[in-house]
Amino acid sequence: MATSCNIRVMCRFRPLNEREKALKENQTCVTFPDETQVIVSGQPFTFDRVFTPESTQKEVFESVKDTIHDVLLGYNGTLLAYGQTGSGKTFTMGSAAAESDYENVEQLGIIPRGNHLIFNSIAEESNGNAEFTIKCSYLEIYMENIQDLLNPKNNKQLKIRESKSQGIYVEGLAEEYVGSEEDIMELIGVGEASRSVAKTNMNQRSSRSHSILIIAIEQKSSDGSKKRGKLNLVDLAGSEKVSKTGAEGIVLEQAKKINQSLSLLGNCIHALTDSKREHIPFRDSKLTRLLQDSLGGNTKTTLLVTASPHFNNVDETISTLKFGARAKSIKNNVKVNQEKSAAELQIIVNALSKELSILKVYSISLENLVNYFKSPAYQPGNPIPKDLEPNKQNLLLLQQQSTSNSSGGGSSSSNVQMKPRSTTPTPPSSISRPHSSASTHRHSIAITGTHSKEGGGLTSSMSSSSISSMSSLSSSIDGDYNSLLDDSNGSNGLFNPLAIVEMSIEMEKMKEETQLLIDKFKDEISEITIQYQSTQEELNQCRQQLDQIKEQVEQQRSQFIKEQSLLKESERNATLDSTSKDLKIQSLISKIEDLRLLASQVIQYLERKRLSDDFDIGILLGQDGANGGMFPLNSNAIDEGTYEDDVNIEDIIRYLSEEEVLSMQVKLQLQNKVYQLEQKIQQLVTDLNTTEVNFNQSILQCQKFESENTLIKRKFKAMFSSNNSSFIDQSSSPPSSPSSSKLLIQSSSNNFESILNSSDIDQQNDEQQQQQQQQQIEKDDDNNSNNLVHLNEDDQILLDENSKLKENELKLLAEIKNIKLQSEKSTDEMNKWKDELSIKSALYQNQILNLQNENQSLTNKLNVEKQQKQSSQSQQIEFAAKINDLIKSSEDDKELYRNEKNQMELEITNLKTVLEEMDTKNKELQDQLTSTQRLLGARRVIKIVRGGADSMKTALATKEVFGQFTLRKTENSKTLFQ
Ligand SMILES: Nc1ncnc2c1ncn2[C@@H]1O[C@H](COP(=O)(O)OP(=O)(O)OP(=O)(O)O)[C@@H](O)[C@H]1O
Repeated sequence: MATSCNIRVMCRFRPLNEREKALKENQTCVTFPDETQVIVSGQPFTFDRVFTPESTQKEVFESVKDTIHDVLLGYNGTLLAYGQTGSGKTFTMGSAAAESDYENVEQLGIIPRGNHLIFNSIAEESNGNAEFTIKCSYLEIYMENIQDLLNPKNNKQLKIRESKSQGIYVEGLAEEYVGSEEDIMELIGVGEASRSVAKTNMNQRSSRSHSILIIAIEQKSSDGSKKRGKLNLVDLAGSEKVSKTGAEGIVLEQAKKINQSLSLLGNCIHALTDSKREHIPFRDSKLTRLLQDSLGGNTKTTLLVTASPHFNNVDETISTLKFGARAKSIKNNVKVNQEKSAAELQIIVNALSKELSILKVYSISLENLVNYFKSPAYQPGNPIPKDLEPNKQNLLLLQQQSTSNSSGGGSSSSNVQMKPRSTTPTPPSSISRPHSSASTHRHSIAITGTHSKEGGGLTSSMSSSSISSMSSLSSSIDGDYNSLLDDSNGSNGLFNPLAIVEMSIEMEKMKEETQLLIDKFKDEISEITIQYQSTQEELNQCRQQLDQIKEQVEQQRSQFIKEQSLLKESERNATLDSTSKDLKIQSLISKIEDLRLLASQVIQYLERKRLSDDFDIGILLGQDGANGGMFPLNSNAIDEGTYEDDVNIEDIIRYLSEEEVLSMQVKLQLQNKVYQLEQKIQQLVTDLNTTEVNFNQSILQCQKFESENTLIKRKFKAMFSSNNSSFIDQSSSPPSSPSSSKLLIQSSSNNFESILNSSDIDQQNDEQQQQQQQQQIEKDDDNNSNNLVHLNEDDQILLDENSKLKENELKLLAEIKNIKLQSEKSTDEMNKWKDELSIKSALYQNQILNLQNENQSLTNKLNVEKQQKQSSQSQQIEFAAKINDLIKSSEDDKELYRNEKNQMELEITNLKTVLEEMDTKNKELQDQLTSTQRLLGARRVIKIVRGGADSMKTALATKEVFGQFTLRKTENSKTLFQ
């Protein structure tokens, strides 16, 4: 049975720390009138125990160790430390570190001392009769998340669950089996290594999370019965004023969460102590949900509030003490968590079935007798028929047993013989009293459903008092019967009304007890219903969470789709851009084509220049976009300005440089085109070279022609020298002397030489030749002076020819000079073109480089985008996996809740069945009672008829007890009541 007990609250003040001692106002604000009182700034507080700064760890432990003993007895126990940061919670609990961390063992806190006590007690108490299993779990609630300190790698979100057998528990939390106190301390060491602690102004090693160490002890007795106790050792994170702790960054975030969860704990304490409040907001935080059993549940809880005695912390101290004072009025309903052994259950079942047999025998015996009394065969004073004698014996025997039970016996068994009645079902031929002890029969009916932790199954037993009532009834019947047999006994043989009253009272008690049980069941059913409702609520919350998650997922999905469409859009734009680029490139290509055309025209021009005599007015053809046709251009039109206006390359380049995105392919195409252009330029250069070669050849030809001419000249000179004399006679002013003739020839010759000198023919050679010729002429003059007179007409003809040739020669020389000038000019132009082309080539190279750079940056951009896309895809996959996990876990939850719901429904159905059975039984009993009352009432009538006025009074008293009399008219009696 559950018993109610208040939460025990103790408070502890730590000594002043160095920081407080260093403060100017070095004073405390507390006084301790006695062991249970403390006065803070004039405000008194009373607790179960108050520990001063001088109190030792041992003293504190001695006051709380009952809880550990209780856990060993099968109760749940909680030791909970609450207080301002740096006030000594961890020090008091002793959860911070291993023994070695303390200066001496005197400083060990509750946890190590408790461990020692647990294992010592087990060693002392078990004596080999019981088998103990101890399991240990260690968790922290950090930033509203449960972390498994014994399995820190477990990254799953641990969830809090509730079940009939385990109460509130954390699903998936590691539970380590331990065999010694060292094992537990080792596990604490492991857990502490993962704890969240930080240095603040108030504490060098401040806990940034709430920690709970759970030690579950199960003991199995040799008879198979089990007891389970759970010890929760809770070290809460301290409440703090961030202005004092100087928390920043993550420590500030931690402080916010700590203060929030402590305030939610305060809300629960308030609600629990407010009689008007029905709902306790345990589900508002992980901490309160985990402490639900410890606050108003099935746990013996001791709250240790810790505080600083310094004036500087007076507000926090008063607030802490108020929290403790309020918690003091919380009532818990505690009971031993036990499971009956199979043997114990068997004993109960046996006892019940025996009880049932007795009841059946009793009922049949009674019914047989009553039937007999009712029957016309019954005549007062007649002896009871022999065949009914065993019925009377049975009732007498029950009476005897009842007497012996009430006088301390009760475990003896005896056989009751009964002769079965033909009209009634045959009772068992042999019955015995249950062997169970009196305590087994303590309660008239004790029912514990499978939901009850007191035991399993339905048990019912009849109390010794009910047996005694029945026995007294049988005795009364027997007495009555005897009195009926012996009519002379008069009032001595009367049916004992007191026994009837006693029986009725007993019946009433039974009824009450039954009613109590029914109420209890009803309570339990309503409790289960509440639990079911809360589970439903939880389920609904889960559903809501799931819906929220689904909504989030939907949002994420739509966001993703949006992003995808944006991406597609940008891809489309990029494609469009690349198309427009293509177009631009096409136009560029057409421009290049134009350029190529121009180059070919240049080649043609050069060709023409080479071939044409009147070359200086060359005709070129150029494209005229405005006219849509071709129009002639003179050579001056081929300058840079005209060309650039037409091709507009700079615009294209500018346009290209402004563009952000150009695909690789497009750029490659452009490169290709540029390459083609270069090829063309190369071709052009080659063509120009060919033209140059051709030109050189023509020069060579000219030279050849000149040399031929020279030969002719020589011939002519030779001819001239041979016919010198005739030449002189036929001149317009005939020379007066050979020397004058010689001068004429010489001047003519000099004239010719001067023309030759202006040409490109090697002048020196010519001069040498002329000197030689001159010498030859002088020589010839000397040799042929005699022949001069023989000049004839032929010579004159030769002279004419010679002058013609001379003319031709001059013409030729002028032409050569002209060609040479033209050649120089065309070479200049060609060089100019070459330069232009190389400048343009460099420009294109630059373009290519720029494009390559752009391409590189675009490729980088594309890679970044790709990476982003990939990461977003992987994020999406991750998210989808998470969602799947969540859906799966929620499905699991649903399944769990469904199972729990089914189980509860089953339990409710079972309980209803039990209730129905009890109702039926109750009805049966009431029917029995009513029939007995009727029977007794009828007999009483008979007695009243015989007994007169006194009996009448008794009858009236009896009527008050039983209500309506049953009247029966017999042959020898009168009807008294109509
Ligand atoms: N009763 C005491 N006697 C001696 N020293 C104490 C006592 N209580 C606390 N201390 C010391 O005060 C300091 C702070 O104590 P502790 O870490 O236990 O505080 P806390 O309440 O757990 O703080 P937080 O909430 O920040 O974790 C520690 O150095 C501890 O040793």
